[in-house]
Amino acid sequence: MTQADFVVVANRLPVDRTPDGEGWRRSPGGLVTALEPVMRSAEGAWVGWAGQADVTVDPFDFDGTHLVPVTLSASDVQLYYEGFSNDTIWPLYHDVIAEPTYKRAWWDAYVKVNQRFAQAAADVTADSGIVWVQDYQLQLVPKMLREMRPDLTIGYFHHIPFPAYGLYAQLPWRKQVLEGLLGADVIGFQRVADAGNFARAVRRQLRYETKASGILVPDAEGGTRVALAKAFPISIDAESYIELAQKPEIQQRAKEIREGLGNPRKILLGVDRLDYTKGIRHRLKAWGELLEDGRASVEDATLVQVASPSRERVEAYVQLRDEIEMTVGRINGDYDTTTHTAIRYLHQSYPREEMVALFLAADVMLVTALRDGMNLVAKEYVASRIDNRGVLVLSEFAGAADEMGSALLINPHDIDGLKDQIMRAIDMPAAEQGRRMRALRKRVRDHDVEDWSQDFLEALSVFHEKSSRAAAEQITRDDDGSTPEREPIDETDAG
Ligand SMILES: O=P(O)(O)OC[C@H]1O[C@H](O[C@H]2O[C@H](CO)[C@@H](O)[C@H](O)[C@H]2O)[C@H](O)[C@@H](O)[C@@H]1O
Ligand SMILES: O=c1ccn([C@@H]2O[C@H](COP(=O)(O)OP(=O)(O)O)[C@@H](O)[C@H]2O)c(=O)[nH]1
Repeated sequence: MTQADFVVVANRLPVDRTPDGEGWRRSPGGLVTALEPVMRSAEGAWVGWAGQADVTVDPFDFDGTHLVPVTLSASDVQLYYEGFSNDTIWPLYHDVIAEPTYKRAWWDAYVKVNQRFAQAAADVTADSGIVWVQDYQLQLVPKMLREMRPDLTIGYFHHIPFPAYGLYAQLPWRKQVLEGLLGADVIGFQRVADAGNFARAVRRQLRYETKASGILVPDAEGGTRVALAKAFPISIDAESYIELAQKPEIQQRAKEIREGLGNPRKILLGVDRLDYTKGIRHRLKAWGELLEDGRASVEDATLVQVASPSRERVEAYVQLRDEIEMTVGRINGDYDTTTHTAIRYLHQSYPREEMVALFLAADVMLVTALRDGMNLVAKEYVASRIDNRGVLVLSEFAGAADEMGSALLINPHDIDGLKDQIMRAIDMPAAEQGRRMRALRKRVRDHDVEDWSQDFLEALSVFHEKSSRAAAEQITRDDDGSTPEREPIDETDAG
């Protein structure tokens, strides 16, 4: 079997099996967007699921990365992926926007599947190698892997929020999950607040001592080791978006998009997986009311909403789709004319080239998430705006808000405030657009996905070379942090 010195373990491979079983297509979501460029230059292996039940494929090479598929049965998909990952952890960690379901059979499946991923990673990693585990579907893997392979250096990155203690405490398996994560040497979060929430949960539940970003964890020999828990905000491959935005054919496509919409004065854009965390309902409500109030008209502005299909068998997602499609139908019925539309709704998934054309066509980008780990779309929009024009309306509840204070920050729950900021974005003078957009673009270019992975892997490599205590001390001492542009927003802590 081929072994690698550097191994990524994620729920998904970067590509999914196509439904006809013949080929492969890019997997959905920001995790894959972020890790793809990292892996292309790392010559490592990637352990993950091929996106369909009961598909068993031998390891293969794809785009310079060795892919190691993990098989999930239909029951695993239902209990581990749709159940525990996306109907327990996902809503709980996104501040209970939807009600989490706690089922013991789902937990049992989660443990079993995490064990399978840990075994696959243990098998494919060379002696003293580095393993980087990704995200909430695999929170138990770090501890399992450490027990199987104490020679490895283990990192974990958490792409979604880590909730305040008062919410986290609901989880019946709260201790096991914390212990699972603490199997890693470095545990990365999107925001400073997430790392703080995690450290608090560890203190409250496990009674472990924490000091700055270090956590003292009992080890197998009866001593203690230090694990590091801190923020490493993820980013994008900014240059690749700039390159696409410079291409004449993509600029031409942006013009066609505008013409296809009847050349409205302004185009507003939303791009999200169809997920209740993304605040699509709030956005539609605000836009519908602006049309109703007469503050906006369809000749003046059109909203293009890409809502890409996601987790389509989870009930909360089925309901959300029904609600959104009914609302879009109502608004369009009330306000469309034969030449202009209020909302161009697209329940589809587009390749990156089309995304950039949409970004270039959009005068206003609406990111109204109720809670979001980061939201890469916000960063992709500003990177693509090579003309330094356009306005980003950004929710305070998206991780991106910590770094993007020059956007128009909004609270999506405050519909009147959101309406005012949408109008402000529509009417913003070019000079102000330029000033804000330049600051946003500078931040994204100065901290791209390579900086993110380098920062994380450098922290991890210190653990590779030194004792955990010496490593934690050095990292805390050297910490220049990816300093956010402004203070993170306060987190409510009911605990
Ligand atoms: O794999 P799926 O169930 O189809 O979901 C897609 C991905 O969604 C989530 O993305 C998160 O990661 C992004 C990059 O760090 C971040 O910007 C975003 O805020 C997060 O929601 C999920 O965390 C991934 O595991 C999924 O693959
Ligand atoms: O039709 C689509 C919709 C989205 N995306 C990409 O999917 C990712 C979404 O990442 P984000 O962090 O915004 O949210 P997530 O879906 O991971 O929660 C971004 O890279 C988008 O450009 C895409 O390629 N095609």
